[in-house]
Amino acid sequence: METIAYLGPEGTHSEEAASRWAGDRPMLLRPLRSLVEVVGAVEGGSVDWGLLPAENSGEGSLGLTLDLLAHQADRVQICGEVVLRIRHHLLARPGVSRERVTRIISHSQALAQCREHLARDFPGVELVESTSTAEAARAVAQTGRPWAAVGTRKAARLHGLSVLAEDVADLKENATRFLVIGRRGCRTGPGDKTTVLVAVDGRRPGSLYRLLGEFARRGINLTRIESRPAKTRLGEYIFFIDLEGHPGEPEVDEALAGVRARSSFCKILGSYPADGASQTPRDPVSSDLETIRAEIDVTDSQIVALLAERAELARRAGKFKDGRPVRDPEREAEIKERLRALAVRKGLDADIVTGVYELLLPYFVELQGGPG
Ligand SMILES: O=C(O)C(=O)C[C@]1(C(=O)O)C=C[C@@H](O)C=C1
Repeated sequence: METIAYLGPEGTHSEEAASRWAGDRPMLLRPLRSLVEVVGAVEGGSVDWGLLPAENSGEGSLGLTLDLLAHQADRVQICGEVVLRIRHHLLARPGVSRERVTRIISHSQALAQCREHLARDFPGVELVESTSTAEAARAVAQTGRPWAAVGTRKAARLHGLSVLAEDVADLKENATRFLVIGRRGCRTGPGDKTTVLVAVDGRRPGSLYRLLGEFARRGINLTRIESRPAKTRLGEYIFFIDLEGHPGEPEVDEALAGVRARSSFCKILGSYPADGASQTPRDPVSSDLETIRAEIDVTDSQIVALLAERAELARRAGKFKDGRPVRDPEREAEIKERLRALAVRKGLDADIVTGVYELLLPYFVELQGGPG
């Protein structure tokens, strides 16, 4: 039987997410003490899958999960996601009343998600972090003191605690997105998302803009962009990009090729079925002239910016000519032939596109001090 590791002990939200992901499949659920151990178990092959909390509707990203994916989990891929509504309850030993509570224990994320509620209803009560919500419930059950834990109903049941206050999270729509990792990729299909990790040269103006343009130009919707420190030096970042679609789709393959060319580092962390989220239709049709014109303006600016990059590349090519003629008709013919085929694939008039290049190429030759 397959096994999935999660942040334990039994009774955590992670356990609930793991069993939601398993669904009807027979699956052993293995509680571990930390997310580092979860990643290690998947990488080492002692379990098939691992569950990592990735982001919360109120608190945002879980830095540790993103850092593990970026810097540690070299041999794993993201294979799935689970979005779970998170209900936090205040748990205490039977007989302990609200007024007597002197300390509230829980995982740092759970305490953060209940911050306002606890400050309002339990002013002055000490908040103490534990490794998980279920671990907090266990500690509360074992002490003789009037402590309480923020945790799940299952943790209350497992440790013989009562629910002192229901739904103590600040947000009504408190939800966490978990990622499932494994050593091999999943099947890909319609409704999939893909997570990509990229680094761009932050010193070049517009480098992130141009990289994201690879997706925008092809109507690929990005559902999330998150930056994290690159851990090289202050001011350098890596970006996690979630997109709708998966490699193998021509548009996505083209966009990813463009992203690779524009980034200093690019790694596909995995493709997986989106949980519940409805797919945004590709290429949404803009509904009024003003919006369409705004999009045309953005596209034109991109074309000019790309031409400037193209000119710079031609100038650099010129430096390698070493006295040879600048103009290379064979290379020019090759370029035009490739673009002719691309134009046809894109449904454009191939003569128009090659005609544009017949105008441009002499200019690029001139930039190199041609005609050579
Ligand atoms: O590839 C080269 O050798 C270049 O100099 C670049 C370039 C170009 O702009 O693409 C410019 C002039 C040559 O005739 C062919 C190509």
